[in-house]
Amino acid sequence: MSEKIVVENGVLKVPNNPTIPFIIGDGIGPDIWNAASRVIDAAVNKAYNGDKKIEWLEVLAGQKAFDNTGEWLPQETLDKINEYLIAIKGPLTTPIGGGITSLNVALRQKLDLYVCLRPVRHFDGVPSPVKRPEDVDMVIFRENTEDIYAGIEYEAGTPENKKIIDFLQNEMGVNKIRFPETSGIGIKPVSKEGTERLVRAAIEYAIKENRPTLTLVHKGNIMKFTEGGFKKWGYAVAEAEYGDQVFTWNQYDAIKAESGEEAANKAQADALASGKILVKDSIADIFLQQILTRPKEFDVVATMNLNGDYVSDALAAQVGGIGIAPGANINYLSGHAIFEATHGTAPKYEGQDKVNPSSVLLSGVLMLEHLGWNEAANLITASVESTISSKVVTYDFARLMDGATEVKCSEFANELIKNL
Ligand SMILES: NC(=O)C1=CN([C@@H]2O[C@H](COP(=O)(O)OP(=O)(O)OC[C@H]3O[C@@H](n4cnc5c(N)ncnc54)[C@H](OP(=O)(O)O)[C@@H]3O)[C@@H](O)[C@H]2O)C=CC1
Ligand SMILES: O=C(O)CCC(=O)C(=O)O
Ligand SMILES: [Mg+2]
Repeated sequence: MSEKIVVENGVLKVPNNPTIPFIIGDGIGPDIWNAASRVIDAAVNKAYNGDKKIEWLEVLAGQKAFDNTGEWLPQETLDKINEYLIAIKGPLTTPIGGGITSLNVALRQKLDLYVCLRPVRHFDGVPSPVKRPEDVDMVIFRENTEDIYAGIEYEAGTPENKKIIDFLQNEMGVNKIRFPETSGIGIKPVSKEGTERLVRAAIEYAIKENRPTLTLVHKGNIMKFTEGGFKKWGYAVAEAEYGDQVFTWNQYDAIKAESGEEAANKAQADALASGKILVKDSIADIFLQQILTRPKEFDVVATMNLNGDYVSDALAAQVGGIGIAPGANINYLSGHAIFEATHGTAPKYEGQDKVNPSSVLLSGVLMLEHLGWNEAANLITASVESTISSKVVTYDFARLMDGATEVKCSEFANELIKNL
């Protein structure tokens, strides 16, 4: 009989037959979910000789929800995920320039899933546009509930927009809006609390996984009180709460100002030799260059919502593309988590049984690891590695590989199951 996953004193208690809600997703969602869930089920069955089994519970969101209930994100879906704690989803479509706001973002906000965790590593044999994709081994901690993604926007020409612009011009003395009559306005909240909880999660991950550095990525030179605030609060929480486990560039600068460069270099070298994590920062534009030119220098990365979105897809490209880019949205305090691929609904491939199911499948691997079902997770990871090495791949890899056999999405899943 299926049971609920619960959280007790901050620890997940996972029964052998947990109920896990899933959202099938729009566009390519059904193809990738049907493929990935078969592989997950087969791996769990094999790893535990049938003693464990996930009871999947479909919950609706997106087009399927609208067609069935008249709502894009029914309250029942939120209630079920709230109740069962852990869920997994396919991608959901967001119209551009109007229409409904993102359901993907709404799920993260409504359940306060404040960390978007996106690990990026290279699998042997996966084609890549860079010379040494194996040098990329980063874990992105993307703030998931605020920034420009909070969705506070006012369309040009509307009374609300005019009210904001009038307020800025008449009450705040703003005279820098170049074309006030035709400007759309977006508001970017970035808070101390939001930054601190994200950076805490990133540092705790770095400690647990023995990762040597954490980089705070921001554009604080331009957006001084939002992105600059993120940098300032990030360093402050690292020093205040993890002072005996980290050394920061902020501390380096302070020692340098007080005692000179040599003393600062020595303090940093001593700290790293004693196993402390180096917490540093990078401005977002140069970061996007350096992840290409010097990927070895980056490890755990913490950043705000929009930067994290850009960085996720850019880094995915370096290790084979968005077809193999998993992710998770997590609230480490409540225990809620929704696992999902980094990519979207790829509408041109809808219903073609063509695309790579690896992103949602590897999101499933993250989920299994989160549940402590590492044996099943490891079986899938090993199967993905060996299947790709055998050059039996979906179109995205086949077009970049010599001598590959291109298979459909569902056939790739069959191959993965065979190789478990
Ligand atoms: N979390 C979510 O649910 C997300 C939803 N979206 C939404 O998805 C919709 C489409 O967005 P779009 O910008 O086109 O981005 P997508 O990520 O959906 O697709 C862009 C391109 O990425 C490649 N791709 C995506 N998924 C796969 C896969 N599984 N296997 C292989 N290749 C893949 C394809 O490349 P190629 O053309 O080279 O073959 C595809 O054309 C939008 O409505 C957007 O808002 C976007 C991102 C995340
Ligand atoms: O919600 C969307 O449509 C896009 C979200 C996105 O790109 C992401 O979370 O990476
Ligand atoms: Mg994105």
